[in-house]
Amino acid sequence: MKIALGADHGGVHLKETIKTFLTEQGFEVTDFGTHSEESVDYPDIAEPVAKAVAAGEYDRGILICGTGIGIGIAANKVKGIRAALCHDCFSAKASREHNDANILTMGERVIGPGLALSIVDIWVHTEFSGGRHARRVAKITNLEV
Ligand SMILES: O=C(CO)[C@H](O)[C@H](O)COP(=O)(O)O
Repeated sequence: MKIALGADHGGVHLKETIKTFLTEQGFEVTDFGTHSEESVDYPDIAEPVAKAVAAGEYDRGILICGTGIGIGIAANKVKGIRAALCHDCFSAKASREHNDANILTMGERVIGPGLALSIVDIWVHTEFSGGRHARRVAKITNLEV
């Protein structure tokens, strides 16, 4: 699985932790930055990651900022993106099974690395359930202009 990874300065450390974790598991990870604690604007990171996922260049994306909120709002502006903010394992599983989320967002200022990696592990290994959920996801797609 090819995964696009990105973070602003508020999420750069968790991004590095996730990159190591996924790479060691054999995932093909591309790091879209940022690479330091120097302040950057999270939409500037969300945009290339979201567009690359929407274009099919990557199977999924993971975006980190301080809260996970802003970078997810920005990613969801890109057609075809279903970014889900998940800070617990139940939501991470449901975001894949029910919502077919193609981007996971989290906040480095919200959760610790242990829980974050458990969430990532569940999220990358859970498939979309389809069925009634496919009908609902199709209705989300129909909302896109
Ligand atoms: O969480 C975020 C967006 O939702 C950002 O990481 C946060 O707003 C950055 O704040 P600051 O510039 O004060 O470091």
